[in-house]
Amino acid sequence: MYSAEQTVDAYGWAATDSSGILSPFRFIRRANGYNDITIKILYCGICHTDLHLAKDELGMTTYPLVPGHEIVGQVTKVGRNVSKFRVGDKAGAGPIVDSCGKCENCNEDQESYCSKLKWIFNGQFEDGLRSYGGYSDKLVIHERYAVLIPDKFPLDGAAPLLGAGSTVYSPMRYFGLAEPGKHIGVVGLGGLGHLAVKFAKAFGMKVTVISTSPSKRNDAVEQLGADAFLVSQDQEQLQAAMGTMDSIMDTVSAFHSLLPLVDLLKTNGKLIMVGAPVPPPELPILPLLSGRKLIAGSSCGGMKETQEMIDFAAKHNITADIEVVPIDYVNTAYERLAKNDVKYRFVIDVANTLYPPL
Ligand SMILES: NC(=O)c1ccc[n+]([C@@H]2O[C@H](COP(=O)([O-])OP(=O)(O)OC[C@H]3O[C@@H](n4cnc5c(N)ncnc54)[C@H](O)[C@@H]3O)[C@@H](O)[C@H]2O)c1
Ligand SMILES: [Zn+2]
Repeated sequence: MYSAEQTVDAYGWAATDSSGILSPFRFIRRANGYNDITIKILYCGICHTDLHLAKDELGMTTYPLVPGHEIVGQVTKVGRNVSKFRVGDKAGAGPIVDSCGKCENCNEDQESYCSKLKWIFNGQFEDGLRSYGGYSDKLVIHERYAVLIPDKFPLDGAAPLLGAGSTVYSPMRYFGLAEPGKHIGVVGLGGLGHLAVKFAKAFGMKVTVISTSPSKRNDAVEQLGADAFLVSQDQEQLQAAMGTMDSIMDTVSAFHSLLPLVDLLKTNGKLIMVGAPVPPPELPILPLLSGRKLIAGSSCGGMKETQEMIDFAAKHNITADIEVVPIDYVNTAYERLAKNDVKYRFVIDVANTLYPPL
């Protein structure tokens, strides 16, 4: 179907069914076009979305699936029209690999909401090729959908910013949460949650971590700099904090009730859902009406905002707290991620541990 000139050989690790177990896999990507860069992938973060999709928990997976949307690497090729990158630059790519480039959303740098958006994995390009993610040796991507990683920014700790970082930064900006002194609750101290705490502190906000695990108090306050910690099962603590928060960012990946969270908000407060809880919770409508409160959802940032987020993170020394693992650890990493046993993001050392399948 494709000639050798139109494609390049690639390899990585793929899930082939809803067991979600990954194994070595060969595939093709399109050859580097005039507007494309090729990135030799160095690190890729493991997001809970990778796990949801590997196991088809959202009912939208096409196998084989090469997950990974928290990618950093080195540019090895640039097309003749490329202006943003040079060979040797460090580049990052997140969940978006393509969009129409001309709709209202794209024109307003909100590519994440383009109806023709192509996800970096589990998607299909116009030419019929499937999109495969960052648990792989290389990525070919239009320069619009890649960002520059500043020199001296640690690449392993920066990788999760492309997915988790962008997903928590974007709604803080868009919904006007990121104002000094405003009180934000962060629910779920995982990959997204711990970065939400770091960004919120860098914006000068007051941060309360809301968690089911009392054992995370020390980390939240001492390591991540949260101002307060609330155990979500503790009725007394919940009662005491009712009506005190301007906003809450909910990063939880599993079913949970939203009512206690809505109660924590002040009048006009905003609960922003960035997690994709399976199964989804019910909406507590009456408490929303009586407090003019808002529940909204948000995806990752557009490309302009993703670059802004990376530059902000580099300026404020924000990187993810990570556990770097070899690619052949990925199935164990998934088991541990499902049990919330990671502080706070697995990052695959792709360049040093991924080899072509025999
Ligand atoms: N909006 C987006 O575009 C976007 C982007 C990336 C990830 N996500 C979603 O965000 C969610 C979080 O992703 P992550 O990578 O941070 O995952 P993670 O596993 O690192 O963190 C999830 C957190 O939820 C907590 N949690 C799990 N079950 C819970 C429960 N029943 N009650 C309370 N807390 C519970 C865990 O302790 C953990 O702290 C996932 O659903 C993921 O798919 C959405
Ligand atoms: Zn568009």
